[in-house]
Amino acid sequence: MLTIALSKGRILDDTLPLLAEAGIVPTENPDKSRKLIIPTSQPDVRLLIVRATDVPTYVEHGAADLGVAGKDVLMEYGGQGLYEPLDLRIAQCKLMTAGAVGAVEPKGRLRVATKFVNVAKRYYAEQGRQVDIIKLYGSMELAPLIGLADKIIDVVDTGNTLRANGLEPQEFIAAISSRLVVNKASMKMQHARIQALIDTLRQAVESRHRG
Ligand SMILES: Nc1ncnc2c1ncn2[C@@H]1O[C@H](COP(=O)(O)OP(=O)(O)OP(=O)(O)O)[C@@H](O)[C@H]1O
Ligand SMILES: O=P(O)(O)OC[C@H]1O[C@H](OP(=O)(O)OP(=O)(O)O)[C@H](O)[C@@H]1O
Repeated sequence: MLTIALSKGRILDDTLPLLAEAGIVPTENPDKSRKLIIPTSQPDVRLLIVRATDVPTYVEHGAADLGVAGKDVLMEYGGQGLYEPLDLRIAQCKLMTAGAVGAVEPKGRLRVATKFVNVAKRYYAEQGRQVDIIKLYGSMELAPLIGLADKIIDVVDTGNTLRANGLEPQEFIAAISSRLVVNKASMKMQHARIQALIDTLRQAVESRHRG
């Protein structure tokens, strides 16, 4: 059995067409189903529906052989516990700092609200800058508006969410897209099968971006 961990929403929506090119089609619509384990057209391939931030955990521990996770999530998760063989070039965005339009930097320590605590620590440590990091789980854009923080670190695509809240993108941290991740033991034990799937997905990604 090959088990693939995916999160509902944009990753699922963008990954299903790629899996279809490898002949893997869920037997029911995962967006509509309440099931968390979804069989596919291939009897020995199943999908696990998990939270986006949980994908690396399932794959590193071997509860899933493969998964699809945003580079932001992988940067935050850290470690060397996963193979990351393929950039699927889906769910593209940027990891940025952002703050209120026209705000001046505080004289004292900067307060940064984010769900990407490890990324934030690394980013400011590289700059030799002392900051207070405030962990949030969502609605980060609120923090500067309400005086909880001076800045946020979040993913930005169109910038609409920032604009709608009187914020502006500031420093670029990283280009983000979703990656195929593979459990290290699975890669050894089921090498031919997983490598064949990686090759098919790579061709699907390349043909999609060719013209
Ligand atoms: N607006 C966006 N445009 C393009 N890609 C995005 C955007 N927002 C997030 N992403 C990417 O898609 C991935 C999945 O995002 P999604 O919104 O589905 O989950 P989430 O809300 O981050 O996770 P959770 O379910 O744990 O709250 C993110 O990790 C990021 O890489
Ligand atoms: O720059 P933008 O295009 O506004 O995208 C950025 C927003 O997208 C993400 O949220 P969410 O997953 O809610 O995104 P969605 O609103 O696109 O579903 C992210 O947390 C930002 O708030």
